Amino acid sequence: MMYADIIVDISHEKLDRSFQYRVPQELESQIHIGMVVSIPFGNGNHERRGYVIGLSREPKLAPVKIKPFKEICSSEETTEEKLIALAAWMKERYGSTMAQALKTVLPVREKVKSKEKRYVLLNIDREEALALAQNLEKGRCKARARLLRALCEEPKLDYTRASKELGMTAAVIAPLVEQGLVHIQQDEIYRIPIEEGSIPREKLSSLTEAQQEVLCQIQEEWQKETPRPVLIHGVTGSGKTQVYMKLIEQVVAQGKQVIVLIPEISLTYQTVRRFYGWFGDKVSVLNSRLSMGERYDQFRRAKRGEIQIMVGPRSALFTPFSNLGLIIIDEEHEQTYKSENSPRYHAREVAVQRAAQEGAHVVLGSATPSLEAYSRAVSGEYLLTKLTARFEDRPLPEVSVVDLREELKAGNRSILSRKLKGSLEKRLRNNEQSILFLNRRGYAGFVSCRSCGEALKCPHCDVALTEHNNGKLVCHYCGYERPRVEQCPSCGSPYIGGFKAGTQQIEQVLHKTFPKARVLRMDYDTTRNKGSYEQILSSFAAHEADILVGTQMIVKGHDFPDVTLVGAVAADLSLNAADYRCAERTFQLLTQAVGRSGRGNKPGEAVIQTYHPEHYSIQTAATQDYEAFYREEMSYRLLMDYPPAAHMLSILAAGEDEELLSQGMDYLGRFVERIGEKYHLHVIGPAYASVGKINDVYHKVIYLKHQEERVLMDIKDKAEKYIEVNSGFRKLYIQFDYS
Ligand SMILES: Nc1ncnc2c1ncn2[C@@H]1O[C@H](COP(=O)(O)OP(=O)(O)OP(=O)(O)O)[C@@H](O)[C@H]1O
Ligand SMILES: [Zn+2]
Ligand SMILES: [Zn+2]
Repeated sequence: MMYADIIVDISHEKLDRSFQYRVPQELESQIHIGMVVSIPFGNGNHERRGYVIGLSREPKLAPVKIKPFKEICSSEETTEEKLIALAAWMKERYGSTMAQALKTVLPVREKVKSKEKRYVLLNIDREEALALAQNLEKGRCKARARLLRALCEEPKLDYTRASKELGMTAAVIAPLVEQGLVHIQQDEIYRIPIEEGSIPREKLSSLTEAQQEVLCQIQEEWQKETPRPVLIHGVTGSGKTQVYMKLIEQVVAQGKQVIVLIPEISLTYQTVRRFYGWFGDKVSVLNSRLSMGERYDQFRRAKRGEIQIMVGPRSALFTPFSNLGLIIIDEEHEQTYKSENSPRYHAREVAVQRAAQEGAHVVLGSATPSLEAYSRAVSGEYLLTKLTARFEDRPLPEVSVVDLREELKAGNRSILSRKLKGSLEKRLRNNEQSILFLNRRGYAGFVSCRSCGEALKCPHCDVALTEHNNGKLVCHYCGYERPRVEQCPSCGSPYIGGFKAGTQQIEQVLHKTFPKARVLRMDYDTTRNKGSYEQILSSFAAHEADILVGTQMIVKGHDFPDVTLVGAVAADLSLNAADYRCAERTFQLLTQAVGRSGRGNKPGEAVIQTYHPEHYSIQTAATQDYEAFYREEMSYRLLMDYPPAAHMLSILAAGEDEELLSQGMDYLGRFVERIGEKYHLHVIGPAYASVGKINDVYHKVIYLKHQEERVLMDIKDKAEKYIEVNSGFRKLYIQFDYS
C-alpha cells in the first residue's frame, strides 16, 4: 500500500499541516511528488484539491482510517508541481523539514504586513551618556538611566526591543529626544527606485572575438542531447556580462524565461539600470530588502508571464516561470549563494537540479571560481570556457606585495607601508582615485605575532585558533584548547596579540597623512541607514572623493574607471579566519580587489600589505594566476580531506541549556561514530561553533567527513531518525549542513 502526504493550500503560511491519504492502487505507478490530486476533506468530505508533498509505504494512522484520494487532476505538470518536487529534493538533500523546504521555494503570502523598523540612537558620546545615566539614577529616573546604559552597549537600539525588554514607554523616551540626547530613526523598506519607461533603451554591444568564441562553445554545448552546466572562467573586466546578455537575448527570443542570480551586494542602481536599459520592462529585479509581500507580487508577475527575466539574489532562483530556459549565476564563488537557514542549500546545486528537472541551461561565471565549480569543470562534469584577457586587451594591474615585517624592522609603525603611501601620493597628484580595503571577513579574534606574522593554529585542523573571553585559545573544528601565550611560539617575540586596526583608524591615518585628500568610508557602520550604500558608491563614481576606504564590500564587482590604485591594508586578516576555506577566500578577495584597478583607459596598480608574502594565496593573487592557486589549494584539501576533495556534513545544534546541549551532542557524536564505523567515517567534535554563544543560546557542531556523499546522506537520515525518537533532543534546534 502506498500513502501520500498532501497539503491542501499552498498559499497558506502553515505549510507543515499535511494529511495522509491512500494512493489508489491503479494510480501508484503514475503518482509523483508535486502533483495535484482531488481529496475528500473534512467532516463533510467536501472535495478539495491538494498537493502531494511526500510518498511512503508507512501509514501514520491505522490503515483503515486513511481515506484514499480520488484522482490526479493535472494532465500537464504545472509550475507549482515542479517547484514542490524541487522542495522535496531539497528536503532530502539538505535534511530540512518539508515545511521549511516549501517555504523556501514557494512564495507564501504573508498575513501581517511587514512593519517599518524603528530605532533609538544615541546623539552624545558614551562617556557623557554614562555620566548622565549616573545622575539620572541618583535623581530616581531609573528608566531613562536604563535606556542610556543600554544605548552605551548598543548605539542603535531596536525600538520594539527597547520598549518590550527594557520596559520603555514613549514617556521615557520623549524627554530624551527633546533634550537632543537621542533620536528616533525609521528604516523604511528599501526599494530600487526604477520607474517603468524612465530608462532609455540601449542596444547590446557587439562581442569581441574572444567573447564570441565563448558564446559559440556554449551554443555548441546546448545542441547536445544532455547539455552540461557551463562555467565561464573570465579574468576581471573581460566582459562576462556581455556574454550573459547575448545568451539572455537568445533564450528570451525563443519564448523562454531567464533567471539571473547576482550577489546582493552588486544589486546596485547601476546594475539594475543596465538590465532595464537592455531589456526594458521584460525585467524585474528582486532584492532581499523587498518585503515578502512585494516579493510575492513580483513572483506573480513572473507566473502571469508579464516578465521574462528575473534578476536577484539567491531567492530569485525560485521564480515561478513556466518555461524556464536559462539560469545564470554571476560571481558564482560568492558565499551569499549558500543559505544560512534550513534548508541550508547552495544556489549552484539547486540551480543545476531545477534546470535538469525543467530542461533549462545553467551558466556560471567568475574570475575566481569556487573550488567546487572548478573541480567539476576540470573533471568534465561542467563545460569550462575561458576569457583570458580584459576587454580591449587592457593590462591587468601591476601588483606589489609588501612585507609588513620588513616595515616594522625599518621602523615604520604606520598602517601605510612606504610603498602604499608613495602610490597614494602619486594618485592624488594625478587626480586619479584609490581604494583601500581591510578584509575583515570571517575575522574572529585570532592571535598572531607582529614580528613574524604567525597566527596560532590548531595542531589537528590547521585553522587559526580563536581567543575566548576566558583567555583560552580554542579550535572551532575539533574543540582543541590551549592557554593564552605570552610569547610567539615561532620566534619568541613578546609582541603577540589580536589585530586591532579598523576602517575608522585607516580613515584617520589618511586624514593625518594627506590632509587635503577627500576620503569616503564604507563599512557596516556607515551603510546601516537606508540608501547610504548607494550614496557612497555614486558619490565615489562621480569622483567626489579621492580615496574610498572600506571593508570587503567595496571591492566586489564595481566598475569605477578612474580607480588606478587598490591597496589591501592587511591581507592576512582573512587568511587567519577559523575556516578551512580561508586561503580560497583570501585569494578570491585579493584577486577581485586587484581587478577593480585600471579598468578604464589608464593602467592600474595594486599594493598588497601582508605578513605572509610567501603564502600561495597571496602570491597567486598577485600574479592573477588562478590555476596555480587551484593546484596548491586542491592539494591542501586532498591532504586534509576537506571539500571538494571529500564530502563534509556538519550537524549544528543550538540550545539555551548548555548542559543539555553538550549531553545531546555527545550522544549524537557517539551515535554517528557507531553507525559510521563500518564506513571508516571521520567524526570531528563536538566542539563549540565559531560563535559559541549568541543571545544566550549555545551552539555546538559535529563535522563528518567522507569520500562518498551517499555515505553522509545515509548517516544523515539515520541521525534524523535518532533525533526524532529521543526526547532529549526536543529542546535543541538541530540543522544539517552540507559542504
Ligand atoms: N564587447 C564589448 N563591447 C563594449 N564594451 C565592453 C565589451 N566587453 C566588455 N566591455 C566593457 O569592459 C568592462 C568590463 O566588462 P564587464 O564588467 O562585463 O566584465 P566582467 O568580466 O563582468 O568583470 P568582473 O568580473 O571584474 O566584474 C565594462 O566596462 C564593459 O562595458
Ligand atoms: Zn613570531
Ligand atoms: Zn582542531
